[in-house]
Amino acid sequence: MFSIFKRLPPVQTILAIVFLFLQTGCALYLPYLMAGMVDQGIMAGDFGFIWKQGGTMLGIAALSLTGALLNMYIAGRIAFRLGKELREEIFTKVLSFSKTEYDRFGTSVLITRNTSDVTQVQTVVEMFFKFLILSPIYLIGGICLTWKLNPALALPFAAVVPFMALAAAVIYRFAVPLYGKMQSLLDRLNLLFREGITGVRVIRAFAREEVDYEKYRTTNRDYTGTAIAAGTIMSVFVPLITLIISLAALAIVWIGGNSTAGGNMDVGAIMAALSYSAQILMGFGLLTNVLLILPRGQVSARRIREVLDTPLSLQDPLQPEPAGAVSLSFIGVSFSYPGAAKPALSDISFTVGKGQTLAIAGGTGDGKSTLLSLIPRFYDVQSGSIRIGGTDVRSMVQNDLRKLVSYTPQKSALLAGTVRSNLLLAKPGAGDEELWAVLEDACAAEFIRELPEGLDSPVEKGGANFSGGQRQRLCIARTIIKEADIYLFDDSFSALDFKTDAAVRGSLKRRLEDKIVVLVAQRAGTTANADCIAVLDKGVLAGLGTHNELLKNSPVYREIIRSQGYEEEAA
Ligand SMILES: Nc1ncnc2c1ncn2[C@@H]1O[C@H](COP(=O)(O)OP(=O)(O)OP(=O)(O)O)[C@@H](O)[C@H]1O
Repeated sequence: MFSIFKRLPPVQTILAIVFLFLQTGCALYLPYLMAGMVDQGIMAGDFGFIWKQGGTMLGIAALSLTGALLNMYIAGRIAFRLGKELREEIFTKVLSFSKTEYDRFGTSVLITRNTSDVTQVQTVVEMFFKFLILSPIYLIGGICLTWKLNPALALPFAAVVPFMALAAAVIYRFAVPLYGKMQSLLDRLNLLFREGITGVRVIRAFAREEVDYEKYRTTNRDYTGTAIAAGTIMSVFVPLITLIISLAALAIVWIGGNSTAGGNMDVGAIMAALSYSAQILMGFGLLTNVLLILPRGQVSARRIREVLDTPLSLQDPLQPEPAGAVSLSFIGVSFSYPGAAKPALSDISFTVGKGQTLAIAGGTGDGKSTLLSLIPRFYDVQSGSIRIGGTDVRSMVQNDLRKLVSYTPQKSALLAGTVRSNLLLAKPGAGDEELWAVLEDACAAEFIRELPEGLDSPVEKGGANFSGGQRQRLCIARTIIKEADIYLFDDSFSALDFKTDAAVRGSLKRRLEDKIVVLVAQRAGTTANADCIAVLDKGVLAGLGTHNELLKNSPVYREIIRSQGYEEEAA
């Protein structure tokens, strides 16, 4: 939490504290003035003094109000600005993450940290300026000023301080951990709720509604139970403290009454002491609130720091080397996912030249997507190297590397916006004619033309308003409109019918004839047309050659062709 406070703007922070002191100082001074008004003005019938004192009190009250308003305004500004900065910083940091860091956190955790955790920290900062400083001033100031009025009246307050300290300790010891637990249960509830919404079709398809509902219900029950336990502690201690302070007020009246009867004390002092008892009670109430919110803020601040302090596994080299893509080579490349027992790829070597197409074939989980994702450096290899035009990709500036490469992921990833905005992502400034040409090449022009808004037709998040095949075609269009040297397609044709697949492949051949193309292919029609095929078997290169060579020499390739019923298609 301290690291978060270090970020606050110093001038505004000091101003907020100064105005808070002004507010509380004036509020504390008012009962003191009132004591004088009662004893020297009302009791003595001195109207001149009453007017004078009344005017002073009005002025002090106005100052207190001004202090409170300015404090609230500045505290609010500081807190909301901090929230804005944290959200922006988290977003920027997350954008710089490689897939290793994304895999470590997961999407829903990152979303919770950028929303609810930032809000928690924001609330703590606001509460700090409004209440955390204010409550000790009310507590200590109230007792001191009562002492100044009459030491005998301060005795009941002094007597209740140990009880209040005990209550605060009990709340901190027992209620605060419960509030911390509530925070993590809330995270889990969010996660389950999000999974329930995003995976609703899968859940229904497998008739898992009951199981998932049970998981949610159990967590929800834990959350409610914890909230009730925390609430119970609070509901015992808060009234108890109110009772203790009320007893102190009663004691003040009793001591004051006796002293007044004996002629040793003035009525005004008793009235002021009673006002202080109300302020002390308020101070304690605010302190309790802060005690509860502070640990939640601490947890959230830690979770935010975890994201912001995550070291990036991919760094740009200090002395980057330029690269022109005349060839793409894998030289003895091995790679394991963090925490995985076995490497996803072992000792892979091959070279693809300009104007050539390399197809990657293999069974499920054999490492095809992994191989592709190493080229734009979504992950770094653990041994060996990937070279573009002879330069190790780790020696290039990441941005330069990504300009050389155009990539279609396995899962069609369209962004919310329009067809046009999705295509312009890859080539900003492209005109209508160019956009339609690329849609033609990707066999997407026909269905886009049928939409009333054409290129400006809306695209929902993830392309949810298009079919799987349409999404793939739009993604292919976005990949090929980018001017790059290396084009990567991860199983990008799987949802296309054979006719469309052949048509798209035909136009890719024309459009990308002088480029390097690497594609993960499931169909023999695709692999057969490639200049070279790399066959993967459990992360190992089990064959490298043309379709005909591999049919002759590679049992693994033959098996893939046979098992997937490719023989007739390939023939
Ligand atoms: N993010 C990840 N974290 C840990 N292991 C992973 C991750 N992604 C993939 N793997 C593992 O790495 C291996 C290779 O996965 P990869 O996705 O590259 O296979 P693939 O050949 O593309 O499979 P498919 O044809 O089903 O898409 C698999 O054993 C998989 O379980």
